Amino acid sequence: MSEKELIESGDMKIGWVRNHMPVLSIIRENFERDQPLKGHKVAMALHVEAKTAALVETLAIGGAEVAITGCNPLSTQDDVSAALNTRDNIECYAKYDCCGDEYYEAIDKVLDMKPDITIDDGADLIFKLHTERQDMIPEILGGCEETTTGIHRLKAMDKDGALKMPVIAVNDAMTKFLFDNRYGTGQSSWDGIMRTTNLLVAGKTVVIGGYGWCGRGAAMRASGLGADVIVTEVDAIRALEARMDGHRVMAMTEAAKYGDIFVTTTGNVDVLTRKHFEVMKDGTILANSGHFNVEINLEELTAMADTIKIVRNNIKEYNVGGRKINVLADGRLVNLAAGDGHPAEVMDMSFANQALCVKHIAENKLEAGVHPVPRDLDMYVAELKLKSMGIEIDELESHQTEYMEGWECGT
Ligand SMILES: NC(=O)c1ccc[n+]([C@@H]2O[C@H](COP(=O)([O-])OP(=O)(O)OC[C@H]3O[C@@H](n4cnc5c(N)ncnc54)[C@H](O)[C@@H]3O)[C@@H](O)[C@H]2O)c1
Ligand SMILES: N[C@@H](CCSC[C@H]1O[C@@H](n2cnc3c(=O)[nH]cnc32)[C@H](O)[C@@H]1O)C(=O)O
Repeated sequence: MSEKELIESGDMKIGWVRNHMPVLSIIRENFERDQPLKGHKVAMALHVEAKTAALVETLAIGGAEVAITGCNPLSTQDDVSAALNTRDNIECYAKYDCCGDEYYEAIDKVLDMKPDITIDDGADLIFKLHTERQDMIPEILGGCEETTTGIHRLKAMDKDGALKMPVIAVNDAMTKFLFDNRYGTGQSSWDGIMRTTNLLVAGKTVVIGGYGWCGRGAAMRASGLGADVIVTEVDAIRALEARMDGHRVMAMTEAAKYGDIFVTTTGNVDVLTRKHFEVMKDGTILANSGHFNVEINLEELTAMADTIKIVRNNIKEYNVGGRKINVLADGRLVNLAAGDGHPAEVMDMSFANQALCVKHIAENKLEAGVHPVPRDLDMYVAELKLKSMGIEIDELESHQTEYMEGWECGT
């Protein structure tokens, strides 16, 4: 594609999702009017695709100067990146399938703008700031973190006294994880798997690694598509919940023998390793929808394989003693590296939280540490979303509030 065609294609994608992100659109209108980010510089490392572009535009329209790069080498869409680079006050450095060095160079370029606010998905910017670019930290008012594992990383830093700036845990907003991690990952993981393999899910045995918010969504949608679902867990309560939701539950060493399709959603390392690959069926499909490329141990699979070949776009076939094990998207997030990511209506809420939290950081002096999304912002996003869906709900009457708050007439 020529540069002009790339830009046109990116613009078209951004235009489409913008029309399906009503909450972010309202925030965008308010930002345009009030200019809450005037004079601020926002550095971002997020999946560079159309919904993210709608967030970037919102921040720039609100007065910020924005520099962005990717947070995963395989999730960048070059047409969206090209379109973003045509906008005023926006620089985008993300490139699809860049090598490790290029990936980290782009993070440096984003930080070169000397931001006072950061937005991360996986904490790469904040990690770089705390290791190689510590001199910049005093100028930083705060950061936002998009995902579960990023927040684990930041909380671990905080516990060690290593976190030197405030960060808002955007993932932990109710209007984020309840919808993005569950319904978003549930739908987009299967979209990625189905469009990449062109195979049927009905009648297959699907193994979901981890029954957190992402795992619940992926398991629920696999059931809906007609699969027999097995869940693996390390947490007894979540394992029980999976069983009561109607799924089979067993250890991965056992599940490995039965699965046709595996989807890891744990945020942990080594969920699938040599001992699992050894007993898998011929034709097994492996996908990760959790974090980075560490949930499926590809080093061990590579060492076991007699041959490795690309058999379809985004599918690598590892031939292990005559059995074919197919890995999608190099074990990176299947919904983004082999699909278009979450649906726009879901990212509408996630990114409304991001935009409001950036404004909150610009307007308040926060202490170093991990902060929750203020409850009123979370509720505001829910209320706007309901309104955009044409849904009205009841309001408590004063005597009902009194009843709920009292103890005298509780029985
Ligand atoms: N693909 C996406 O677009 C997307 C969206 C949201 C979150 N994420 C990422 O997905 C991961 C999970 O997020 P979440 O919000 O569901 O987290 P979560 O904490 O709610 O769930 C993770 C679950 O995995 C379980 N687990 C941990 N180690 C395990 C192991 N070895 N075997 C089996 N189960 C194990 C935990 O007990 C927990 O129940 C995170 O890395 C997050 O950053 C991805
Ligand atoms: N950067 C790491 C961390 C996991 S990304 C998981 C996050 O991606 C976000 N996400 C999912 N789909 C989209 C999308 O289409 N656009 C932008 N972000 C998305 C989602 O909010 C979730 O918290 C990695 O690439 O492995």
